[in-house]
Amino acid sequence: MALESFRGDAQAELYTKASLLVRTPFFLDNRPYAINFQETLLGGTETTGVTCEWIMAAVMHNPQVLTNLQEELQRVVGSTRMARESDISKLEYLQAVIKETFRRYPPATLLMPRTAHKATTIGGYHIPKGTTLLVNSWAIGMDPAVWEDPTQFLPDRFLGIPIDIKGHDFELIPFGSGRRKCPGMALGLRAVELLVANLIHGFHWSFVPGMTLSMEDECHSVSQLKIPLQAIAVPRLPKEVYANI
Ligand code: HEM
Repeated sequence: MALESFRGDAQAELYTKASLLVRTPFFLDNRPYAINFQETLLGGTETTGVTCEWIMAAVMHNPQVLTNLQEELQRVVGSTRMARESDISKLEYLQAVIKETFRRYPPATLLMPRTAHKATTIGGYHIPKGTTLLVNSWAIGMDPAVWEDPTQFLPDRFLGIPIDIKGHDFELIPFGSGRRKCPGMALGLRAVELLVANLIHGFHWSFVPGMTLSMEDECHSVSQLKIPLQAIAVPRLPKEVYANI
């Protein structure tokens, strides 16, 4: 099976031997594509979990954002049920909060390495053939030339503007861009949207008394909170709503 990978032949061969390879329908050019299952499962679960933790922490540090989210969910979903997939497109403020979290606290701060197959010029810089390039998605999100008050957590900046996070708008590329962008984007994004919508809709949230409040990050395989978020959840909907989940 032909294997396309930027990682180089030796590692590609190792992956071929060590991993279960599948032909996936993700790519329009229909070439065979290798998936490392361990990488896919860990990469998929950790990024998704960490994103939810960043969102919940950012929201809890900004009580007005929490109130705005609960009001939107109350308006769109109501108090007799949990949020469903079909609600997501109507939850404009929730989507703004998710985008702002990806801008300010992207779990994948550096995208996968790229190799220049030919010499080129990007933004005035000459890139010789064979150069390995790392795109810093965190730095783009924090660039004052691109974002006003970049250190502030301001979801409203995304209301009414058509920036998406699917790799078309280079100001915000939490899932990367191009043909090596995250193949789990649709799944990961939907999981984050539904989980956060229901955590916010279903519960009142407060910090555990005595816990150190911090949004400081720490980089492992992904960027995550240095001090894990601990929170107290108190149900805010009628009991029967939870019984029907
Ligand atoms: C919120 C959740 C997620 C985030 C923020 C995220 C982010 C990313 C980023 C930034 C990349 C590098 C893209 C690039 O360099 O252009 C990537 C690659 C990848 N992601 Fe995700 N991801 C998420 C969820 C998932 C899920 C759910 C899966 C699988 C079910 C997954 C599987 C992968 C794989 C296999 C790659 C490597 C693709 C390649 O090498 O071509 N990710 N992801």
